[in-house]
Amino acid sequence: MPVTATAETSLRTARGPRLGVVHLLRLRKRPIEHNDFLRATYGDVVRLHVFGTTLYAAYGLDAAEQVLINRERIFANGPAWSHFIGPFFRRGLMLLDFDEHLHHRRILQHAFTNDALRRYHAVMVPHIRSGLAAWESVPQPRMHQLFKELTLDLALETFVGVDLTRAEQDRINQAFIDAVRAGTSIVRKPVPGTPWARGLAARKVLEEFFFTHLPEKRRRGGDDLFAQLCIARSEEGDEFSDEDIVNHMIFLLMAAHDTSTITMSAMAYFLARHPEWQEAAREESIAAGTVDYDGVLGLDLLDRVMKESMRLCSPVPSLPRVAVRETSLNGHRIPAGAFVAVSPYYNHHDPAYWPDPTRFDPDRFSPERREDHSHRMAFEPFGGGVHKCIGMHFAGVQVRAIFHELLRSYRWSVPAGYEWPLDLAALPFPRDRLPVRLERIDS
Ligand code: HEM
Repeated sequence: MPVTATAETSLRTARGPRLGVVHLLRLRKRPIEHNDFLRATYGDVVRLHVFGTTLYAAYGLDAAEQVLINRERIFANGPAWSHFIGPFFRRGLMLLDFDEHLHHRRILQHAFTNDALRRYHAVMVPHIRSGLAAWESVPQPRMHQLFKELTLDLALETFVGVDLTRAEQDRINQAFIDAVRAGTSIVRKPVPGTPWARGLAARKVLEEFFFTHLPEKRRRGGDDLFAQLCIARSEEGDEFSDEDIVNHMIFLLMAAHDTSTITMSAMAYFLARHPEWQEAAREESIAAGTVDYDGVLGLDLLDRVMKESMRLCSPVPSLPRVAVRETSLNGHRIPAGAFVAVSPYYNHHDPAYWPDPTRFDPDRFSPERREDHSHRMAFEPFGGGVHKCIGMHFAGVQVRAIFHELLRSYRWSVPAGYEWPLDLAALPFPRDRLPVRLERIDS
């Protein structure tokens, strides 16, 4: 609700720790415990200082609903996300706001219809099979690394659909990796040798690449995402300009890649820690055999494993916004221009909605329990409201298609008592890349 003269007087001013950086480090190490501490000490909105910026952390599902559903159009994505990734992923869908965002989203939606997903699935399956077959000869497999390589290769097939030499593929992959890394650079100016400077150079490489292939893509079409963006039209017949297509392609590659990789790493980690669940999921996949698109979506246990893994390890742990007008949140005044963040990672561990929240229990999502239905915002790994992930169904199909093949081809394990060293500085990833023992099986 916008702040009114009468409401203003009753609003509190958010407080927070004086030493933001110290708290930030604690937040990275033990995010749940430290957020619990901050919430208990300072209340439901905490003021933090992050990279020279004041940020209001808003706790709880009602605040998440207010920010993400954003009925009053107060919270903007562009200025918030641009602060972190703007120079490298500018004018990607997630960085647009309000009417312009809706306009682009309507056109983009046409690349994510059921029929389009069906075609992406058909393109990706042979590449999943050949990619996984090569894992057998990897001497010291690290699942996170393997998923990362596999999803990058798949992205080139399903997203870009251009035949490239291995050297060209590596060049594009490297540019893409540099653009993603740049967002976490401590130096945030183009100082030579810094990730920031490499990110800017990478952005140029990616732009050149897509602009070069665009005319041919427009002419020949195809089943890949790049071709779909060329033919996508809104209901009113609007289409994307060349610049729009290039901007969206670069952003989509990024949005799809690390998020799917961490989702699969989390699934692999929890299934290694809980072999009984791994065996149950394997039984389901073996019984299903070779499946088509509908068959992949029918793998219920795998679906629950994916959801529970994303609950425990939300691939996008925090969703930032900037308030374009002064407003109130959880009874606290939020000034115009302030950064606000809601955290799916934190909210997914709230015992009020998720009993025994640290326990890996895929059956929370079974029809009898549906703990995710306890609040509209209880389960938000893909965000919510107008910016809710446009690729969530794509991700669901891809991740499940990979795990279906993986479970039928390999058994994997970690030593007893192993706990992954999760880095939560930006998007989560295991610092050791999740080393496992991988055993080939014949199903
Ligand atoms: C498991 C994998 C994925 C997760 C967990 C995930 C998560 C998210 C989240 C949380 C948001 C909302 C960000 C915000 O509100 O600020 C988002 C937005 C978005 N995601 Fe995903 N994502 C995944 C996969 C994908 C894939 C595969 C694609 C594309 C093929 C994709 C494309 C996008 C786009 C374009 C947006 C911006 C939507 C908008 O602003 O309207 N994502 N994603």
